[in-house]
Amino acid sequence: MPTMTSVESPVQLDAVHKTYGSGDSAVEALAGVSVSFPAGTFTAVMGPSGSGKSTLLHCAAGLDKPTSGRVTLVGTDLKGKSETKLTLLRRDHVAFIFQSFNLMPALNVEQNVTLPTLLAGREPDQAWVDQVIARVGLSQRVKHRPGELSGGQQQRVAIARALAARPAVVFADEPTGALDTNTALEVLTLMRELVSAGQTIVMVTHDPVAASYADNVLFLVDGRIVTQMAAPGVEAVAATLAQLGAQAKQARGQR
Ligand SMILES: Nc1ncnc2c1ncn2[C@@H]1O[C@H](COP(=O)(O)OP(=O)(O)OP(=O)(O)O)[C@@H](O)[C@H]1O
Repeated sequence: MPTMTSVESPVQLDAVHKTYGSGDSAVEALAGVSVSFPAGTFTAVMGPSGSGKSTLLHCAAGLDKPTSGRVTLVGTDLKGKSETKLTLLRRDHVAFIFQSFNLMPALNVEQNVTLPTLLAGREPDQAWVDQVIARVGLSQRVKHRPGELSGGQQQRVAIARALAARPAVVFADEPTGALDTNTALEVLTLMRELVSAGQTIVMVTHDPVAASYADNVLFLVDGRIVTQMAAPGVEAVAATLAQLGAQAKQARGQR
């Protein structure tokens, strides 16, 4: 099974709406999002709390179903696909770096990192696995189990695991949130290298420094993409976020 795909935009959303609940308690988390993430690009998704960032990521990855609209992942329209089909699609093409690490407690660092590759029926590339583990600073911990690691170290295992199988698409939700500054920058640099090699990364972050490593930033407010920024600089991202946060607060005050 090839780990890369020739699909030009491996992730595409067309007029995606997502409403949680119904009636008076309905929450429109995504209010018509259309966006495509071209192969070999690194996109950051930012916006005030509750603006729909995680929902966008979950719908794009087929972990959550849109109420309406279309999601296409590595050339496959996700509509009507069975859980089994979605699982296989993700297993072969997608990796996740989420806030909850989902590491296997009985496996050591190296075994956790190579598990997705083995589950996909492929032989891990040991040199690459060693390199990825070294880049996240865990070479001295390869035989340790998650329970013997700090929260930040566990996050780094999750990142190494996501990168080791060289998936076409990496979805990351605050991947550097629990890391110290140096490790965070090392991880972001590694993510940039993956993008240069053709992988596509979609990352939710609140951190303008992390966003500055992306090619493009999408800003969400109330489930809509309100603006985008190419070649984002830290200051410009922070200023836009502050402005959107103030607008969102003002709008809430008026409701
Ligand atoms: N399972 C759910 N059931 C009901 N409402 C939900 C559910 N998940 C999310 N929401 C609501 O949908 C909206 C968008 O949530 P989402 O988690 O996507 O926002 P976010 O931008 O990722 O927020 P944060 O930055 O705080 O993590 C919020 O109003 C949230 O309360």
